[in-house]
Amino acid sequence: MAQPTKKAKVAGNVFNHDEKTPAVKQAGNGLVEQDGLKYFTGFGNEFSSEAIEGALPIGQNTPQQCAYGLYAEQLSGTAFTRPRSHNQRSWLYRIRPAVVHDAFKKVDVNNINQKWGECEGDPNQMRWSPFPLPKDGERVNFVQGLATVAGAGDPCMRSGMAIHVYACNANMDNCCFYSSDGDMLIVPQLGTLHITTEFGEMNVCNNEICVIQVCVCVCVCVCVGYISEIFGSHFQLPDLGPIGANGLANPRDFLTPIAKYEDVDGDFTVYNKYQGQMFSAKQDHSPFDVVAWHGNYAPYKYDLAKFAVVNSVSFDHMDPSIFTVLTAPTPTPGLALIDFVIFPPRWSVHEHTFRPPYYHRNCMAEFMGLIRGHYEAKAEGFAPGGATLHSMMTPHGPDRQCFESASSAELKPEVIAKGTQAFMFETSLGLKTTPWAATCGARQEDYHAVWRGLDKHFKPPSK
Ligand SMILES: O=C(O)Cc1cc(O)ccc1O
Ligand SMILES: [Fe+2]
Repeated sequence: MAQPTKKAKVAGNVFNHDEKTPAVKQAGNGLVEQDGLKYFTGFGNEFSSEAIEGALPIGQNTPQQCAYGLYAEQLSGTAFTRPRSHNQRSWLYRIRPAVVHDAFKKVDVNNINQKWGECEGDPNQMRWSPFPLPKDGERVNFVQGLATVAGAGDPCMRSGMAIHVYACNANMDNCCFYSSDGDMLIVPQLGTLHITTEFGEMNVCNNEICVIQVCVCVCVCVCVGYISEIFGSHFQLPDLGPIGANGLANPRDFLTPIAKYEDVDGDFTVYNKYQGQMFSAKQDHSPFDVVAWHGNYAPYKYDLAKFAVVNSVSFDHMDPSIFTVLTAPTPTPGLALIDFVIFPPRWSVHEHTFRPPYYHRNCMAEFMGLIRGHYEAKAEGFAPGGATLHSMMTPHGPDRQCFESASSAELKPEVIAKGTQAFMFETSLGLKTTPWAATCGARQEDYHAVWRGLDKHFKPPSK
């Protein structure tokens, strides 16, 4: 049997920090083009896409016979009965239905798991140097390079979340991955993700992010980054309230791939993360055989440089919720399962204000990562590819050096965080870290020392 072609290109400059996001251009028919690929624009739209004219049925979803001998298959992202405003599903017209595969068997792949459940809680401030890269001579693909850092809850209960990191130096040749457990928000840190999905192809580079929903097969090449996986919820744009109709992440800047298929017979392995464990099944053809699709349940990506920042232009440090790109709700209004928040380059103009983040204790858990540059509240020690975790009610804030310089800095308008991008996964759940997070070699045991020397400056009036 012919082998499927290698789908993913290897990025030329995989570990290059200076990578710029390629320009997006109008491509006609409501599409845009970037880096040789075409995309739909918009968030949560009903899209329709066909790689062969006439492949998409008109006026119905399940014709007795689909055009060109295709099979119709629905992918449901929400219960059939969810209200229209929340209902998510897509119809896929494919060469074979997804069910044509051998039995799933459990596989042991490194460090992606749910082992936070075996660990005790730890209220300490935690920081990690950049997570380890594959060792010299080791060939690691995306599935093998996934490691879970922290999590809470349980995919079986459709409630909770996990934080993973990935580091891989090999393409997923003739194999693909999907999660049955949760939507994955992927934040590349090094290298461009060349992602093949059942819906089409996406390139996602440093300073862009993407969301791959439950059950969408992906095949990814060499790269390093962070992932937040959410069980039982989907990401949505935050409400803007008094900000008005525009600002923050604007819907039109979200890009969704267009249909692209391969008709390839050959050995293929499908990895499926199911109830926290990895399974794999063999099949004799490429799963990227969707010729046409329509619906509102499809992967998308977003360039963080397009985030329209809103902030105080008078005084006081605002809460970081003003920088929310995407949020995944809980049933309690305003309470997020996770907010994806960024700390983008921006003007800082506040008068008579201590400008860096304030000292605080938060009823939410804050996991932070650094895509590039440095983070404004930490003078050193928090490097791109590293992370911090400040758990629920764990006190934290600027380190001593940052406090001292910001307390006496001249307050002129200035651009801050230029060339940097830090982000936060902020969750209402109590996160626990995994054994891997403690043993991967990146944990900084002395992190707490950054607040040492925050001396007493108290000078009460003399009586
Ligand atoms: O802890 C952090 O560094 C994140 C953060 C930033 C900020 O500007 C305000 C609150 C907050 O938790
Ligand atoms: Fe914080």
